[in-house]
Amino acid sequence: MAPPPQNPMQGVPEHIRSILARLHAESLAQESQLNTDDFFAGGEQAVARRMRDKFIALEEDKAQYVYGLARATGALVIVEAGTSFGVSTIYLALAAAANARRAGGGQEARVVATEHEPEKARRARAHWDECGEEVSGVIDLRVGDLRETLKEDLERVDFLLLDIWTPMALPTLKIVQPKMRPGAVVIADNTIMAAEGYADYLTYMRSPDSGFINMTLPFKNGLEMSIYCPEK
Ligand SMILES: C[S@@+](CC[C@H](N)C(=O)[O-])C[C@H]1O[C@@H](n2cnc3c(N)ncnc32)[C@H](O)[C@@H]1O
Repeated sequence: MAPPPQNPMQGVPEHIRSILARLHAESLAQESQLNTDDFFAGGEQAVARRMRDKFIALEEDKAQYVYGLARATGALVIVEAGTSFGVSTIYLALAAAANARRAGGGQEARVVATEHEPEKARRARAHWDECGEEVSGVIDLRVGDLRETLKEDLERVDFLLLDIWTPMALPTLKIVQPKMRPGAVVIADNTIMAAEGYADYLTYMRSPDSGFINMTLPFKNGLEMSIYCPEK
């Protein structure tokens, strides 16, 4: 007899799972209309302009993995670099909220989400409201350039998701790293496909004295997992 299907989102309310399925389908439909130039040609500003009305959501399997990893590590304070319409944020919020419930004792869950484009931020909020208080209630959305918005009010970060244009990966990491607790996890998307764009980030993270251990996970286009293990 075949075993039951895998269940990475076991326990998540059905209405949130169906919102996630719908949003992933919308994102994939948009992406099927895009080509490589849309993602890379013309520099940062041009890419941002073309992506202003696009989801470009983290793929479902990666998002489910991130959810499981955040649950496994008990992450309560999570930073998301690149929120767009808020799909991956839903997974992060579900994980942080579940971890806070399990920890008990009034532990607070917080997902610091970041988005440059006000219209994208508005759409993200609408998706979170549709999920309900369990999701919307733990998200602290900061609208604007994250190089500014992450400077304040950030403590004891357990988990950082880098799902952002590659030139922003290292600057973001350098803002967040001083706030990370030992054992904090950093996930960066598409590190095989966009290895050139990530060159400065990967060189920094993989240098022998970085304090991070690093591994590329075999998801489509690569998913870099780094764990902050400073000597002291
Ligand atoms: C790949 S998308 C994020 C997708 C999202 N994580 C998801 O799974 O739904 C990257 C987002 O980063 C935003 N972004 C790019 N540069 C930024 C910056 N400097 N500050 C804040 N947001 C930025 C873009 O507007 C874009 O919406």
